[in-house]
Amino acid sequence: MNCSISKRNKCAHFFFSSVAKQNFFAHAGKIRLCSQLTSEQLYDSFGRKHDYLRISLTEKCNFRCLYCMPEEGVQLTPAPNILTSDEVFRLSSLFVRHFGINKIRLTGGEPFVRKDLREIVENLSSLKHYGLKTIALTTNGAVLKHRALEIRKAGVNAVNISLDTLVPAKFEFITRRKGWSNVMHGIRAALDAGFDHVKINCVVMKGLNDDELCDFVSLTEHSPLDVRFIEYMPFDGNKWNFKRMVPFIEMLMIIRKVYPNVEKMKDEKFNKTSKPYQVPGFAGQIGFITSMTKNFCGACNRLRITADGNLKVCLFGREEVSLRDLLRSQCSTDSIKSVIKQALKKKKKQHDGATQIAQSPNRPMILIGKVLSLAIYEQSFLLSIALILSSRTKLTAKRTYSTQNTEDLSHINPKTGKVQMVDISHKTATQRVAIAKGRIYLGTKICELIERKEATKGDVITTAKIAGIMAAKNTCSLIPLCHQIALSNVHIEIEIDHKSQEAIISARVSTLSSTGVEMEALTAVSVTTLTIYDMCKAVSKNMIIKEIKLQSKSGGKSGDVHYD
Ligand SMILES: Nc1nc2c(ncn2[C@@H]2O[C@H](COP(=O)(O)OP(=O)(O)OP(=O)(O)O)[C@@H](O)[C@H]2O)c(=O)[nH]1
Ligand SMILES: C[S@@+](CC[C@H](N)C(=O)[O-])C[C@H]1O[C@@H](n2cnc3c(N)ncnc32)[C@H](O)[C@@H]1O
Ligand code: SF4
Ligand code: SF4
Repeated sequence: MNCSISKRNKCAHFFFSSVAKQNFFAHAGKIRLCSQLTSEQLYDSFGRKHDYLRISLTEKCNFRCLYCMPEEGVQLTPAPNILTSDEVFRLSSLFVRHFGINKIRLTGGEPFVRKDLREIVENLSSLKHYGLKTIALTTNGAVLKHRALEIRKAGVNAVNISLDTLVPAKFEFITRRKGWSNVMHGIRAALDAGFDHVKINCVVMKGLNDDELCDFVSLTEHSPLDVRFIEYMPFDGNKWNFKRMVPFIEMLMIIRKVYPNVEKMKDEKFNKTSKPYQVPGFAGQIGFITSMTKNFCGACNRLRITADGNLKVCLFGREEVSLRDLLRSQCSTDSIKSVIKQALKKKKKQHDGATQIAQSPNRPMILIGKVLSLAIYEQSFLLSIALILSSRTKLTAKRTYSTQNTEDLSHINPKTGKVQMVDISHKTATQRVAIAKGRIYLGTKICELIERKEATKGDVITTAKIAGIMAAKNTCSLIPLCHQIALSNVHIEIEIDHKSQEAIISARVSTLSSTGVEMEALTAVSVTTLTIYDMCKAVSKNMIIKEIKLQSKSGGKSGDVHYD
């Protein structure tokens, strides 16, 4: 253990002049009568009340922290798919006014990268009339020295600032950017701006910054800072390795060697992320965020929205549902509320153990978009190990985010060569539509009989349409590897074209689901056509079923696609 006293004193001095001006911009005078609409609270199936919403404002960042983001950055979601400030407000408003969310944390990526950050905060501030108590922000602190006061005035109550080292050269290594002194000045600016809380987030990694724990503790001697030591967590592509993680108990032992009297504080709040400790007499406190060794899921009260508008009910969960798509397709508030409640009902009791988390794909911490396939995850994990082992060889792991090569046969497992049903549990539920078309040559006589509703078996058009709708609903029973999908609508059109003596059939199928409905649309057209054949075969068996094809599909990863 190596605690440098001189470094400790220097840093303690750095903050000594800071005076936390509590409630500097208290809104007390401005707040009008609280007109909260809330009649509903968000409970999951384990009775946990959810009143804390984390919103990621961007996937972009001006740093490239080793534990969070690959050096070359991540493939970004196209800008039009990121929530606009208006959408951030509308979703926040729904959560606050209808579900009693009382704390919103803005995070990212780096929230300050968004040019409209102040506008977003000002808009959210108006929700304080409806029961929102806290607007918090998590930042890397790079521009805080210039902007702390501005966002405090706009309505931010609390800031968490990431800082993993007190050694400038190490800072550059960890963040892959310069700027340690800017962050230090940013922390001081935050203390001076009078936020309710200023917390420091320090991700602890063995052999990198675990020798600085006591230096960080010393920052709390004269400043009302809350320094939280975070267990290094695995996310896609972040080179996580068991050997790099310092468990909470080990951190505490290291600190106790220098501060033997450090003591556990009484948790003033039940559902805090961090386990609070304090050196008696110190102005600030420390804490441990022990996601890996001692989860705090039992008291979880949080929901998150990714920058591209997906609701994620658990940090480590793979299920996501697109609230952005619901907003953009003008869904009613009640429909959106019901999707949120359904998603929350699926929240697990707790996240998997460390080993399972490390082995299952999740977004990189910075992202909120694409989920890596397990194969790609394994590939980047192996590359990571290679990087750690080989300090001399500089490897660059090129990331690719496509979940599969479109030329691959997704129903064949690439490892075993056997037929498989594709696992879609990690995919986002979005609004999806597929349209398929087909034709059947009937001849003049049948065309006329159908139009006059004189076919011997009855009304051909109505019967064929009903058959098509039923077929769409039963696709998963007919096609072996198809998923069961809850369809929102099946609409079938049948048009008689006298010139070509054909019936032209089109089926439009829609759903809110994690996978597309093209098979349902194609099945609907096929069975509609077969039913026409069956209804009319007494007249002539000379009918020809022609060209059943997918015309277009929208939603999901591939967006809108038309097939000619
Ligand atoms: N297991 C788990 N860890 C989380 C979650 N949210 C944040 N964390 C951890 O907490 C660290 C700090 O996150 P912050 O953005 O500062 O938020 P926070 O600590 O939850 O915020 P407050 O408790 O409101 O101060 C992250 O790096 C994660 O390690 C969560 O939902 N689950
Ligand atoms: C993703 S950042 C976004 C906000 C902002 N850019 C920042 O750095 O504070 C939010 C928090 O996640 C933490 N974090 C990122 N990757 C992590 C990991 N692998 N393990 C633990 N914490 C992580 C960061 O340290 C930071 O405190
Ligand atoms: S931890 Fe924050 S600052 Fe670092 S790369 Fe991730 S988003 Fe950027
Ligand atoms: S891992 Fe999931 S359940 Fe556990 S605290 Fe985090 S968000 Fe809540």
